[in-house]
Amino acid sequence: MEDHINVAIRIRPLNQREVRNSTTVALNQLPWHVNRDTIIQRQYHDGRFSQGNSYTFDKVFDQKDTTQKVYDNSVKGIIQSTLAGFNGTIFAYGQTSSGKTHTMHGIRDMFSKIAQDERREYLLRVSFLEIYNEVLRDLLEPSKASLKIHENAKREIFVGDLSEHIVFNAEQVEELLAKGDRNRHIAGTNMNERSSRSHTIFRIVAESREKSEAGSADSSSQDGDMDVDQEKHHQRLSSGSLGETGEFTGAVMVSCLNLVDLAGSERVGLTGAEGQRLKEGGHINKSLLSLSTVIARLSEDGGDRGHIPYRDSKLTRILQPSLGGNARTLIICTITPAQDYVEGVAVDAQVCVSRQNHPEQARSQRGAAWRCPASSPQACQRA
Ligand SMILES: Nc1ncnc2c1ncn2[C@@H]1O[C@H](COP(=O)(O)OP(=O)(O)OP(=O)(O)O)[C@@H](O)[C@H]1O
Repeated sequence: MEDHINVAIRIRPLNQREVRNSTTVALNQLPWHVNRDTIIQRQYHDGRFSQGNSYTFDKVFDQKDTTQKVYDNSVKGIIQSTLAGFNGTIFAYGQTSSGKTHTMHGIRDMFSKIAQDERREYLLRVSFLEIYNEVLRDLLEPSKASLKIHENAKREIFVGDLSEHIVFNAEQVEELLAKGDRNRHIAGTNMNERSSRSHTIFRIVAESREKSEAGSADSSSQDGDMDVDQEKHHQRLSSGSLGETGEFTGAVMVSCLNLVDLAGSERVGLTGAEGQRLKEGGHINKSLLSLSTVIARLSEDGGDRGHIPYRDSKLTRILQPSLGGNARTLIICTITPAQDYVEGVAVDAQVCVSRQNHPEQARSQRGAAWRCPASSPQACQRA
């Protein structure tokens, strides 16, 4: 994977409601069609279709493509580079009901199985955060009061009091994911029976070093006492460059991966939102607008981008190191081919294309991708 931002589009199949909906065109007359990694808008006018705007991306996955294919072709590289010591961020962006959560769940499940490397041993710490109506909640310890964003003297941005959990295997990751999902705010809208009403950031911090003979031999007895295992594992990882038998085992690397599932942008007329749903929708749209503004500003020509309004929303503030720092980023823009969404999809595509077509600026703004040389609690928040 190259060290600039990658953008992939995933088109989901029409759902039953869209097939039934009279404003959705018939299957063979979808308002978009795909040619390799370009999506081309088809405009319907006076009973005829003509070709509209077209947008080219790093990858376009169409209705038939599985999440496994998305993973293999777009996601795996960034995850592997994270495990090799580079920071990474993957986020799902798109209209409500376009398939963000569906895609992100698939990716998370696949990720949880890959931190098994014969040559390196890992200490993985995970946290799961929700931004709901601009309030931060710890999805793994939801009884905690709302959390605050801090910046320390080294300009590292972090969320205070966010719990981190050490995991040894895929099952533990899955348990935490399921727990967090149960605590996430969701609600039914006209567009999606289980619409995510919040943004979530699932963060995995990976500390790793080359396996030593001794390390492999007593590696994480997963059925044993978890506290003792964690302590032993952590001591081994942080014991420096010499293994227990005196052989060189390499430096500890720390990197982190953010999996960001954004709440979808919504149009009140389509979602039928009112009351609390309307208030949530307002917050969702406002923070997505500020994310779009930050993305657009970062994509502007030259070094004179002026002020980048990261502080306009909690989402952009927390993601600041991922967007403006050194992390590698993959944006998966999910879209539905339904006619109702054409307008929103065009806006999303423009945001994503403008982001993608300026890799040089993105790179110079972000600096070269870097490896964290050593463990630090805020290592992954460095801007
Ligand atoms: N690629 C896909 N293949 C099959 N079904 C899909 C696909 N993508 C999404 N779906 C289905 O479409 C519905 C909406 O998807 P999902 O909840 O992931 O949307 P979302 O973008 O996260 O929406 P929101 O922003 O409202 O939370 C779900 O029932 C989901 O299972």
